[in-house]
Amino acid sequence: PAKPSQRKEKAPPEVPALITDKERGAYYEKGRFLGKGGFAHCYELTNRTTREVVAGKVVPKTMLVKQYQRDKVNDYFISSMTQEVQIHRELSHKNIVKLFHFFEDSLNVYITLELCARRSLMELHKRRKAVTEPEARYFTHQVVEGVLYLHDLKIIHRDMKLGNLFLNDDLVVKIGDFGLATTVDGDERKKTLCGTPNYIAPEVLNKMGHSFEVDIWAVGCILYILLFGQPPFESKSLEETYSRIRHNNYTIPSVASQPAAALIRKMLDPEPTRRPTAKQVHRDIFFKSGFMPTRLPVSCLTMVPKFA
Ligand SMILES: COc1cc(C(=O)NC2CCN(C)CC2)ccc1Nc1cc2c(cn1)c(C)nn2-c1cc(Cl)cc(-c2ccccc2C(N)=O)c1
Repeated sequence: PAKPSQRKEKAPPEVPALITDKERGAYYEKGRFLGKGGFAHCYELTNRTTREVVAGKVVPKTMLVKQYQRDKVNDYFISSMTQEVQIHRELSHKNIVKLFHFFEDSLNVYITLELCARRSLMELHKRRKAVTEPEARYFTHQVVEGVLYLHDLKIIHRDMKLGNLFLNDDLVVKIGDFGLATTVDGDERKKTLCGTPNYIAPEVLNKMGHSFEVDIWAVGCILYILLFGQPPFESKSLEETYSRIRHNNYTIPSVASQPAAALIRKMLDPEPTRRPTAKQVHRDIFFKSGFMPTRLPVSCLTMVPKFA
């Protein structure tokens, strides 16, 4: 392993207190640090004129500048970032995070996005572990509506995970982070995936070519975690997890309702072509087999709700 002195720390970007989008003549006041993911740091930004508050992803240009030896990482990073923005900027749906603008100054590249003040399903999961079935229906149904919208546009997200399912103040779920997303031409099978999805499907591990079905697999993992409080293939090591995925080695706790167990089994089918499409999941009996709230109180972030 590299000695500390050699290790390339991802230094936090230098972010001016007042960020200027020269082209649009917009000015943003930098607010509090929200978190980081990959090369990006995220801050609350306030538009000086409209006072609108957005999530600002900041990527230092040092990550983008082509070093003289044509650093492979940078080439890949530039292309993947532009593809992320090219795909994300066209989208408009209540269950997809809105991408507003993409601009740069001398130091950084900035992406302004819809702020989701209640963070993501990951924080809710960490706090609540398993949630009630009505809550699992509520959240999963919204995720599926977002996935249905993407698949109808021939887009695969490829990195659906709790941390990318953001929550706004009304606990509406918004799919974000299109860093691994891609578009499908006709019925091609994608051969490569640079990056490691969290809930990786067997066909990606076995490099058999993959398509829309990888998002359905991930939704199966998400529903499983919401209902049972842990991932279906959770193990001590990544190798062990990958082995369990390859062998489709998971169990559904007996507490599961029959419709929930049946839907999870269909979405976690090792054979991609046997998995339901997003449309079929959206119509599944699981969403009609019990109470489905139309909204949730923010108290759900911390405690079991009492449904009247
Ligand atoms: C008020 O809204 C938020 C507050 C917080 C918050 O309270 N963070 C605290 C974490 C602990 N530290 C000590 C103090 C700050 C986090 C996210 C918010 N909202 C938000 C973030 C968004 C988006 C929309 N809304 C979009 C779109 N992308 N991101 C985004 C972007 C990047 Cl680069 C990282 C992360 C990120 C932040 C933390 C963990 C995980 C992640 C992750 N999912 O990557 C998230």
